Amino acid sequence: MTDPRPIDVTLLTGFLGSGKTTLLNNLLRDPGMADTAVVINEFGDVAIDHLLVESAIENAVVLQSGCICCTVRGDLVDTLGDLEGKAARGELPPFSRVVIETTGLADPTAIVRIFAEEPTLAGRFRLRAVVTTVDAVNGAGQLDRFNEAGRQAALADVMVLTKSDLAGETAATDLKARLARINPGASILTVVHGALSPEALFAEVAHPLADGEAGVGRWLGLDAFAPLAPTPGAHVHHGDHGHDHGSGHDHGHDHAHGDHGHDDHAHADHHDHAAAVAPSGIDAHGDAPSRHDAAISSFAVILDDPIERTALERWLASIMSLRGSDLLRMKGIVAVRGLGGPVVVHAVQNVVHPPLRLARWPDADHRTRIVFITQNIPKAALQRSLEVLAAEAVG
Ligand SMILES: Nc1nc2c(ncn2[C@@H]2O[C@H](COP(=O)(O)OP(=O)(O)OP(=O)(O)O)[C@@H](O)[C@H]2O)c(=O)[nH]1
Repeated sequence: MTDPRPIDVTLLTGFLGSGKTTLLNNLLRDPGMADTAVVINEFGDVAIDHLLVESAIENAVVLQSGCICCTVRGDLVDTLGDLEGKAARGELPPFSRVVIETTGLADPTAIVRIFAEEPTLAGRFRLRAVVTTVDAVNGAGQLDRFNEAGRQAALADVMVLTKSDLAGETAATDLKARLARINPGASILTVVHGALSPEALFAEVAHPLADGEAGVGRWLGLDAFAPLAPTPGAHVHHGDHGHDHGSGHDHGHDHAHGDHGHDDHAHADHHDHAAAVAPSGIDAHGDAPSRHDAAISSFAVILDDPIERTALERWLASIMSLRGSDLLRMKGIVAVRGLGGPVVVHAVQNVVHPPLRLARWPDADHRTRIVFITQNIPKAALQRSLEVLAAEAVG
């Protein structure tokens, strides 16, 4: 109540055995984490991970629930409320940050959804970033075999590549390049045995609300996408990886993405926990071709002309209801007619965060810029829908 700022929440996710607990333990040893409360979600019957979180941290809470999709919303809301109450009463040290570790959870979107949609959390807690650990030994195999692995990578704001000491330099470099192709806007940190400082981790995380206009450009990760120079006369620009990746990023964008991928492992958003029981010994050096991440495309769309607010709302609602689960990630700033600053749009699969108005543009470029990571949605389809929108506003 007394704190006007919502508390930042970081979601720590990643495949089974990819090094989440190791990373968290190391972070918690750092005095810079003193003001952090930790919530550990245990998927499955036996809560083990909290035993492995060695820190004497007092405000570590274990949320044990069977299927996160079904039960965790109430539990998580109650847990955060409890932490807040205990800190206010002096029963726990005060905290200004929360880290939620999801254990063995195939699809962390359920938690993203809670923060986007739960009214009782609004203004108190906000999801600041998704940090995804990717195992350098098994990560490539997981991307080959499990659709969820690519979706987790797409969801991340920061990817932490673990176990590069075991994988060898070439495998780690190749995997890094592959992850960067899936999610060009995310930073990728290479971390061995969890050795990462909270400062280094949280420095990678920008949020349009927490950091104001200055954070927007970094949050969008536009540098990593296609060239964004104005093209006179054109209303929509787009670029796909493999053409020109601009500069300033060391991600290895050396492949063209097609919109041609096939995914014969289609599955529902919820209740598919296959990836949660991924065998830990998948051979990263196997030659299985990846149809999963071949189906994932990332691209940026730019509109020169402002659009009407109602048209934007209609567009958001329609793409989400039609293809939300294949729209892995959308982040953008939109020029809305009549507004001085941009509207920030953000969606993770079919979870749409409430659009957010900024008072000012982050830079001199006042065009709508939206970056997408999609699975089996052709770039042309999204581009066309935005062109229609822009034409509507102009007309
Ligand atoms: N060699 C090496 N081992 C690591 C590294 N990071 C983690 N490990 C080991 O990998 C194993 C799994 O790590 P955890 O931190 O338990 O992974 P997790 O993601 O929390 O696992 P779950 O909670 O079961 O999903 C442990 O034996 C760690 O010691 C690393 O960078 N290098």
